[in-house]
Amino acid sequence: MTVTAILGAGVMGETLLSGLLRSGRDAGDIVVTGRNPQRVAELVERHGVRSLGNAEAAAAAQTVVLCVKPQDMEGLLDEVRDHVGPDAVVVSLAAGITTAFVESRLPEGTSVVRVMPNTPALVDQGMAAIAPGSHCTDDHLAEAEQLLSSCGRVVRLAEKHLDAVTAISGSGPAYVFYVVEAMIEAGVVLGLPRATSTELVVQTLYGAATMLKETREHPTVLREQVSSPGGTTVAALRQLDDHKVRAAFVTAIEAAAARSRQLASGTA
Ligand SMILES: NC(=O)C1=CN([C@@H]2O[C@H](COP(=O)(O)OP(=O)(O)OC[C@H]3O[C@@H](n4cnc5c(N)ncnc54)[C@H](OP(=O)(O)O)[C@@H]3O)[C@@H](O)[C@H]2O)C=CC1
Ligand SMILES: O=C(O)[C@@H]1CCC=N1
Repeated sequence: MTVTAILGAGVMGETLLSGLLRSGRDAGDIVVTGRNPQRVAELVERHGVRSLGNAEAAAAAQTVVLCVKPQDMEGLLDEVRDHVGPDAVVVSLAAGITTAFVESRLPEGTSVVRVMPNTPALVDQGMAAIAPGSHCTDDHLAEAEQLLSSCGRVVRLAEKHLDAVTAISGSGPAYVFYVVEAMIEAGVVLGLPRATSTELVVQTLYGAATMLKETREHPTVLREQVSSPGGTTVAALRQLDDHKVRAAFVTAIEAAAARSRQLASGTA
């Protein structure tokens, strides 16, 4: 039996936990920790997993998953430093926090993997990137890959790319939800009942995402197929271009990557 400890089981921790259970992991092999006893009790009740303190959980686990906010990482690493086993792999999900940051606060030689997941993992459609730290073996990286593949796709990348990944796929679902909100609102402005507008937008998004994935066509080709000369789509797209929406996306995503780099100190 190998034990996985999820330290700081909030949104992302519970997402990973539920993915592990759906993929067939035994609830008895998963330990969660948290700061709020009511939250921990909820997780135990909902998923049948065990709860322990951070130090005990770290000591009991072969895979220790750090799921706290970047600003809480220093404190958590202080708590577990003397308890992580020499053969354990430590997996950090925190935006911006480097493997060097984690390694420097754990015993010399500890195997660390940095991961950037996203919330669609909750429906087994996650996209995660993983990067090895300086003491991480192939076996440990494969372990992290298996952990994340329980709830979606995983790519292996060099750590230098992880701030960009954070800005694209880590934060990405929020940009999509933002666009969805705007489209639903537009439907309401045009007089559609809110429920109808929501159904139209959600299915359109699902259909468009499925086309991208299944046809593997370039998005420009798919967009041109919708855009009749002199028609409705080009009238709308011209407005988006006039309002510099494409440029705004690039600037916004650059800001997310910059913020990820800033979070690297763990205190920003
Ligand atoms: N949400 C997302 O879409 C994504 C998040 N991430 C990363 O995942 C990490 C977690 O994010 P998210 O799940 O959204 O955040 P949450 O705030 O939902 O979860 C973090 C949890 O950790 C708890 N916590 C804080 N300090 C400790 C501690 N010392 N011991 C035990 N528990 C502690 C918090 O408790 P309390 O409630 O008391 O603060 C909270 O319940 C972040 O580092 C984030 O960058 C990565 C990819 C996507
Ligand atoms: O907003 C954040 O900082 C985290 C990291 C990626 C998604 N959510």
